Amino acid sequence: MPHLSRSEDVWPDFIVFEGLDGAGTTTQAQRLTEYLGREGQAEFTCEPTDFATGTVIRRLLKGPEYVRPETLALLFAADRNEHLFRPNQGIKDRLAAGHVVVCDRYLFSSLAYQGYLAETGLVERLNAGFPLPQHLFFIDTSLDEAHRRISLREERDSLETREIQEQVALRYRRVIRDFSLLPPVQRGDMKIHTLSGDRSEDDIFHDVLAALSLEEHRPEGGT
Ligand SMILES: Nc1ncnc2c1ncn2[C@@H]1O[C@H](COP(=O)(O)OP(=O)(O)O)[C@@H](O)[C@H]1O
Ligand SMILES: Cc1cn([C@H]2C[C@H](O)[C@@H](COP(=O)(O)OP(=O)(O)O)O2)c(=O)[nH]c1=O
Repeated sequence: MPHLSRSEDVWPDFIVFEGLDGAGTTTQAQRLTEYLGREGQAEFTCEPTDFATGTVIRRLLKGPEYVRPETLALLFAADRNEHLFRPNQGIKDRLAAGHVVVCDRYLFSSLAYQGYLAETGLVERLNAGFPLPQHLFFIDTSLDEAHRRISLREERDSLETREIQEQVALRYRRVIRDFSLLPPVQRGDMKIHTLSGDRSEDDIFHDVLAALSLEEHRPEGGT
């Protein structure tokens, strides 16, 4: 059972998408940001970030230099700290300014990927103090479908091997289940939505909106 944040650490209007590489999280997170942007102020963001901390991680994931999995776990946590708390640009200040923040990957990625590749206790400790989102979407895409999608990409990173993805898929499901089973005092009011990812983008997005009690926009000019 992961060692988790306390209930007061759930941040309203903070929405996170998680899933395997190729699951479709970027597609859905961007679509939701665009949808919400028509109603008010919404911002898309992602981890690893585009800050210097995230840039170092992306470079290391492309290889060829060896880096210890525990070092990567520390770097992801450092990048997350910057992502959350950097003055003005960080998620905290963007929420305070009235934006809804939609984030592609967050600490659940560390629990799934580094939880498998590095020492699990270290990964849990590094991430225990970070706030939880109000909504967590887990896009549960089969290994075969996710693999089919990433094999169409030109560039692959070192975590996108079949063996790692298989183990990460198991971890993700366990992490999501453990969070779901937590008493409200620890999970706070974080809402967890697991959506099957082996469907069309439209079908998945329909469920995203339904989970947020939002209505589908009618096409321009529609009645
Ligand atoms: N539901 C879907 N069905 C088919 N292809 C999809 C779907 N969602 C995304 N894709 C495509 O799969 C690839 C990976 O999607 P992406 O959203 O970047 O995944 P992730 O960010 O989870 O790695 C992209 O080419 C995207 O257009
Ligand atoms: C945020 C995060 C990402 N990752 C991994 C997942 C991805 O394989 C990789 C890069 O993330 P991402 O940018 O989502 O991948 P892509 O550019 O292929 O869409 O980093 C972790 O291992 N731990 C983490 O905490």
